[in-house]
Amino acid sequence: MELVVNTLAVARGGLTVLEGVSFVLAPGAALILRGPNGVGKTTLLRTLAGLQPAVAGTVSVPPESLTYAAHADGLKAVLTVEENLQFWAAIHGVGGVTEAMAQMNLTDLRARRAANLSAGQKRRLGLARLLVTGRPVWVLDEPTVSLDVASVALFAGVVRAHLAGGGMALIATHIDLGLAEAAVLDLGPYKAKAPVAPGGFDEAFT
Ligand SMILES: Nc1ncnc2c1ncn2[C@@H]1O[C@H](COP(=O)(O)OP(=O)(O)OP(=O)(O)O)[C@@H](O)[C@H]1O
Repeated sequence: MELVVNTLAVARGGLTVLEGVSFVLAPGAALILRGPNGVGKTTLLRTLAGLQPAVAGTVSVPPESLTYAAHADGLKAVLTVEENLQFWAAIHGVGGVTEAMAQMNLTDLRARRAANLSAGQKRRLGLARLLVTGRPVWVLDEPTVSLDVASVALFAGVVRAHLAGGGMALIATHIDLGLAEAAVLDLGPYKAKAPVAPGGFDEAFT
């Protein structure tokens, strides 16, 4: 299964922010999305994740093939680390909780409530959730926020293992994740043109 995005246009707050976005992601491949603040990276990822409709264009795979890690970690504060992962594993009908904790260096924190984790530990738990979804396409919005250098390297290894298993990853990030094998797509050229008043901008304001 390939992820084929074809001439996609996406909007936020009623305004089209990106248009004509096209790319193909093959099994085992990662794509890094780059672009300045506000260009529309989050909006594009939300659209691919099925959280909002596209303005135009097509996405070849259904949202059920994707799992989305947003800025917020979406943790259940009163549940422990292990219970959070068991919750997500049960929803997706897969196992692997013990392995997910080991991979994201959470085993020693397994009995701690999510509310009592540090910001970086919460982020590690939010990312461990990806491992218990069983979904092939990881859609990641600034996944390394709050992570220290060692945790960034740990997570890059987790992504690499996912790719080696035939998975795919689409990652919006401002930092270098160290995934040298990933392709990079600069979204700047896809910025939607500002709407022009009928008769031209100048005439409309004279
Ligand atoms: N809830 C909202 N309502 C209206 N407009 C919004 C909303 N959220 C974001 N925007 C606007 O939509 C545009 C795209 O925002 P988006 O968050 O997708 O950018 P981004 O590339 O992810 O930025 P960053 O690098 O800062 O995270 C921006 O101009 C932003 O101001």
